[in-house]
Amino acid sequence: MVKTTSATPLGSGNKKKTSFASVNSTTESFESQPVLPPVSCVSPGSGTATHPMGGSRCYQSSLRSYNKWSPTEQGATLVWRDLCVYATGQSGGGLSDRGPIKRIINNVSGAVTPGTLIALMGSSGAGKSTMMSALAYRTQPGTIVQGDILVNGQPIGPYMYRLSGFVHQDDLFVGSLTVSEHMYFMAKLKLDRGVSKASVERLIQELLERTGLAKCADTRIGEVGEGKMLSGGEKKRLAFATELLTKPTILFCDEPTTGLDSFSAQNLVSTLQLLAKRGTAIICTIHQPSSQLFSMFDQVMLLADGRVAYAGKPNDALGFFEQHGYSCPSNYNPAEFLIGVLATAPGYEKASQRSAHRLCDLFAVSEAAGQRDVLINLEMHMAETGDFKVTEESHLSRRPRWLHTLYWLTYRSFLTVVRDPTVQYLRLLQKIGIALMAGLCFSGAINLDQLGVQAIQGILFIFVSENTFSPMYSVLSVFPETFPLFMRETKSGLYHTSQYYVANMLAMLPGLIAEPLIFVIVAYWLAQLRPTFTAFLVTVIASTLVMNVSTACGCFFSAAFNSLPLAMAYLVPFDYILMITSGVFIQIGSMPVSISWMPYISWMLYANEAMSIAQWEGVTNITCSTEDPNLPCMRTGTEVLTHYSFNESHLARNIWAMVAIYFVFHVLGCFFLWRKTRH
Ligand SMILES: Nc1ncnc2c1ncn2[C@@H]1O[C@H](COP(=O)(O)OP(=O)(O)OP(=O)(O)O)[C@@H](O)[C@H]1O
Repeated sequence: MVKTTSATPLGSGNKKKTSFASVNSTTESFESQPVLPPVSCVSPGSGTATHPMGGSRCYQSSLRSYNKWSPTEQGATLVWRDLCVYATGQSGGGLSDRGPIKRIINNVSGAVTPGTLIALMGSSGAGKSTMMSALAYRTQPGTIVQGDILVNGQPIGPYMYRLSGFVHQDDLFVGSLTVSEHMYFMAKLKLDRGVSKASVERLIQELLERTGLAKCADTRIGEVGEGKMLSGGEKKRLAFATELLTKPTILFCDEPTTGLDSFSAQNLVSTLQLLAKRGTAIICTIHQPSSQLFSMFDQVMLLADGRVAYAGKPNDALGFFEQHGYSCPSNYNPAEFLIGVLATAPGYEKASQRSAHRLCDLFAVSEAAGQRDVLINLEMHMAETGDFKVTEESHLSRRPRWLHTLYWLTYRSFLTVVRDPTVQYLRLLQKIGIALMAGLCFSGAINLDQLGVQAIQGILFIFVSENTFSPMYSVLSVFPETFPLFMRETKSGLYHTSQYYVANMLAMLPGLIAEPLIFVIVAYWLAQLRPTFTAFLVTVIASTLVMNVSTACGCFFSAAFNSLPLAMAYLVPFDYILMITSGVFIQIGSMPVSISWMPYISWMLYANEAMSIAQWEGVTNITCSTEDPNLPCMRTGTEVLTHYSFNESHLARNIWAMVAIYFVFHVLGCFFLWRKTRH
C-alpha cells in the first residue's frame, strides 16, 4: 500500500505540566470515573460491550469469521509488515516547499490484537509518532507510506477514520467554543446520521461525566494565553471524550501522559487498561514511564532509529537486553534503562547507532520476532484468501450528508467570528470612523463644476480602496492560523476541504455585507454625492462586491502560501498593479500594449467605472471656470467618463466581471487549500 500526502507541522503542543486528577474532584478522578461505556465483558475475546448510545457490541476474536469483515463486532487485529515511512520534506503543498527525502520508519513489522494495550517506546526522534500516524491512516502531508497495513485482513483506508480514534499529543481545539458545543459539533460530524438528537445529548452528557468535564460543560475551551480556559489536563480529557464518541475499535494515543504528574499518568493508563479489557486495541506512544506504568502495558514495542529493537511483553524486555549484554542495574527504572540503551549518546553517535542497530538485528532473528511473524503471516494469508468488503460494515459508511456537515462547520466558524470582538466590533468601529472622516472632508466639495469632478472621482476611489486593501490583508492569516486544526480534522475524515472553505466564506459573509453597507451609508450622504436611489444602490452594490472580491483574493493568497509573510510578499506587488490600473492614476487607454491586459483583472477598475457611471450618467450641466478659458472643461457626464476612459454602457459588464473574479479567486483558493491536504 502506498500513500502520499503533503506535509505541514502541527500546531505547538501544550506540554505544560498538568494534573489529570487535580482538575477533578476526588470522586471524579480519571480512575474512579473511567472514560468507558458501561459494559459487562472483561476479557478480550469474549463478552459484550454496550455503547452509551444504546447499541451493543460483542468482541469474539476466537469466533472471528473470515467470510465477513466486521471489526466492530469481532474486534480489530491490526498488523503491519515491512512498513517504511518516508518524509519528502514537501510541507503543505504551498508554492514554495521542497526538501530531501528521509526514511523515518525502516521495514517494521508488528501486530496488535483486540484487547491489547501496547506501548510504543523509544528515544526522541525514533519514529514513534510517525509510525503511529501511518498505522492510523493519518499521516502528515509530505509522507510516503510503503508496506502492508491490515485490519482484520483489509488494507487500511478511509474507514480508519470511523473505526479508530486518535488522541494527539498536542490538543488542538477551536478555543471560542465551550466544551459542550465542541462535543456537540464533533458528535454531529462523527456519529451516524441516524442517531437522534436526544441520544447525542445523552451520550455527550455521559462522556462528560465520565471524564470529569461535566462541571466545565459551559466553559470556553480557550486559546493559550487567554485568561479563562480549560487546563491542559482538562483539554487532554476533552480530547479523549471526543475520540470516545464513536467508541473506536482501535485507539491510538500519542504521548497521552506527557505533561501529567505520575499519579494522573497512572490513572490515565488504568483507564486505557479498562478500555482494552473491553476489546479495544490500543497503541500508545509513551516517554519514560515509571516502573509501575511500564508493567501496566500488555505489550511493548521499542523503536530505535525507525527499526524495532524489541517487541513483546514488558517483563521479557529486560531479559532480551540482558541476553545481549545489557543488564539493568537493580533499582533502576526499566523503561529508562531500555530507552537509554537505544538512545544516541552525545559524542558517541556512531557507536550508539551501531549498538542500537545490532540489537535490532538480533531481535529480527529472535524467537519473539518469529512468534509475531506467525500472527502477521496468518493475517496476510487470510487477507489473500478472504472475500470480504469494507462496505459490509454499513454503519461505518453512513456519513453525515454534505450539507449537514457544511451547516455545522458554518455554525462553528460563525461562532468563532462573532465571539472574537477584537476583530468584529473594532473593524465596524474603524469603518464608521473612516467613513465619517472621508464624508466630512468631501462635504461641500461635491459640486457640478470642474473641481467637483475631481472631488467626486476622489471619494469614489476612497470607496473602492477602503473596501479593497484592509479586508484583503485582514483575511491573509485565516488559513495559515487554522491550518493545523484543519489538517487534523480533514485527516480524520471529518469533512472535505470544500466544506471547510465554503463554511469559512459563509461565516464571513454577514460582516462582508454589513461593513461596506455602513461605510457607504455614512460617507455617501455626508459627502452629498448624487442624491438618486439608483446611484446610491450602484455604489452600495459595487462597494460590497469590491469588499467580497478583495476578501476572496486575500483568501486565495492565504490558501496558496503557507505563511503570512510569504503571502504578503506576493500580495503587495499584486496590489500595486491593481491600484495603478484602477483608472485614477493613468488613463487605461494610454497604457502600453504589452500590459494592456492588466486592467481586465482589476476589480478596482470595474468598481470605479461602475460607481462613476452611476454618478455621471445623464448629467449635462457641469459648469466651467470663466476665469481661465485654457483650463480643461467637461460640461457633461459623458465627457467626464470619456476623460477617465470609462464607458457608459459598461455598468452591467463591470458588475458581472466582479462576480466572476469573486468566484475565480474562491475556486482557486479552495483548490490550493485542497492541494495542501494532498501532498
Ligand atoms: N515531515 C518530516 N520531514 C522531515 N523529517 C521528519 C518529518 N517528520 C518527522 N521527521 C523526523 O523523523 C524522526 C522521527 O520523528 P517522530 O516525530 O516520529 O519521532 P518520535 O519518536 O515520535 O519523537 P518524539 O518522542 O520526540 O515525539 C525525527 O528525526 C523527525 O525529525
